[in-house]
Amino acid sequence: MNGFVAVITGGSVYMQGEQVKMIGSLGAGLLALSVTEVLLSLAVFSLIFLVIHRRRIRIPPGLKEPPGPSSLPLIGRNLQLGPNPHLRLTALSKQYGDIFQIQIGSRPVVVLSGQDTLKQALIRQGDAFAGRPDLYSFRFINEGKSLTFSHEYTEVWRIRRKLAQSALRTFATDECRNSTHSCLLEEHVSGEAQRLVGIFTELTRSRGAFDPVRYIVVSVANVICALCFGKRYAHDDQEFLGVLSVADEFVKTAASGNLADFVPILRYLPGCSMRKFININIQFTNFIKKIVTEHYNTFDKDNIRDITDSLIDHCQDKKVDENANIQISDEKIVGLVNDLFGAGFDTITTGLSWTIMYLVKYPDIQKKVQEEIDENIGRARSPQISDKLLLPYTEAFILESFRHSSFVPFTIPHCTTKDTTLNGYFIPKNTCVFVNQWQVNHDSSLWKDPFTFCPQRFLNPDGKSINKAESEKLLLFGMGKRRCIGESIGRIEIFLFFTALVQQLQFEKKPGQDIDMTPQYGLTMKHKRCEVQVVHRFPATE
Ligand code: HEM
Repeated sequence: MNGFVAVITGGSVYMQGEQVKMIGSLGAGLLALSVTEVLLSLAVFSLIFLVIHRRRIRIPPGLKEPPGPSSLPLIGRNLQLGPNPHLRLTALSKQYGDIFQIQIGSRPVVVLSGQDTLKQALIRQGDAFAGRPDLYSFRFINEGKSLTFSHEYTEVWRIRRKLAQSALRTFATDECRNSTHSCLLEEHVSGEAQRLVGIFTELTRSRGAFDPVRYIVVSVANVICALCFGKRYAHDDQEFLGVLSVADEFVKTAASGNLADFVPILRYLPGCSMRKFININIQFTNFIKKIVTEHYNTFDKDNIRDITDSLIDHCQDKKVDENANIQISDEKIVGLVNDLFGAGFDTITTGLSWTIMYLVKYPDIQKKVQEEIDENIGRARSPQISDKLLLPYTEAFILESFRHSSFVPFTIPHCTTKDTTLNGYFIPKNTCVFVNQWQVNHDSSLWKDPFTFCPQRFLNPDGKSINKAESEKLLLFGMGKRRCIGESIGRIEIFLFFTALVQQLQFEKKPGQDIDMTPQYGLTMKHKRCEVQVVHRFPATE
């Protein structure tokens, strides 16, 4: 019988065919061993590991450790999670309940599901569950100073979050006096959407069919660029396209359950994408730094142009929470634009492209959306935020696209900030927590036929308004202290882009091509790229 390779480094194991090598914490250098010896070593190791593991966590009397599947010692369970952790962890929640524990590498991870349990953890016990784990990949995002990903959960984090929220409000959704639009967000999205209609029409004319995501991403990124930096880029700007193209790689590595975050040796193996991840973060940060430097050089206190200017202004005025006497570096304040720009384009691009895929997949539903827009907005003017109430079916369609795709399957991983108890289970401080949004959106106790695409489910029986209770069950932006700060921008932007596109264009699949709606797992889940074509609903000759 052939042997196999087991490499153990600093508490991590890696196995492959043929020989046996043991390195690192065993301190033995490289040894060639027989299969029996390896199995014996593993058994001893497992025993030591389990003893240490049990000792480390002292469960207070009357409480229990969360249940969960037994795991391979040191490797944990991740190797068995497969390519779709959201499906695997949802299946495990059926077996073990809303709170269960898996071992990934040397780290226990608590997985939370179920609407009530999530409300209990993230809202009622919000403080205890509001941390972020110190994951290896997160250290490279925004040079470790990210509001979103860094481990820091302190007063500084709270002030930075408030600052980011206030800057977003001022430059996106606050009422706009010197514009024909209700706010700057509406103005920017309307402009970008009209350009997109022109591009899609021209691409269909010249090429027959095209990949919509390639163009949606530039239009959406231009909106957040306008808010953050007061500028936009052409659809063929190579530097901008280069920066935007990193999103796919980013969301794969930053997703819940990336094995390289939990098993250190995997970061150094050939084929591991961690080096690429580090490089794309450097590229992204350098792009932002260049724009921020331009802003410092041209800054005029009496003419605050955008979010970056307003953050520079905050630094210069030292307005930040003077009462609390908390010092925050200028870098950490102005660096917030990195978080906003990063979060502001991939999520919305992904959400909007899913809505286009569902339109193409369900032509009858597309027709109903068009009829509603024709009746209530007509052709003469662009859709506005205030039209939302007039378009309940359209709104229901967008909500159902959010629910059915659940394109943010897990929130960004959380971490407990103190020892806590949830539904009788003891969860120690610093435990990594995965929040399964996909499970809530497909829970058959909450939704009838959860796997059927049915916009109607979000409407009241008369079909004329959104059923508030149903729409509040949908979980895509997290909840509690870490809830997305761009939620209202995200919802408005997708609504405005979507209605402007559907008002003028009919989307169809490329003849002979089937659409593959299987989501590809990541922090945001994408559909497979495919080509579509459009028909202009009222061409210039009409
Ligand atoms: C459809 C669009 C969007 C979706 C589905 C979405 C979803 C999410 C989710 C699930 C989280 C994590 C919540 C948690 O960890 O519990 C999050 C966090 C965050 N989002 Fe969004 N987001 C969207 C758009 C935006 C936009 C447009 C911005 C800003 C311009 C933004 C900024 C942020 C920030 C800064 C955080 C981190 C909050 C924190 O850690 O305290 N998001 N978002």
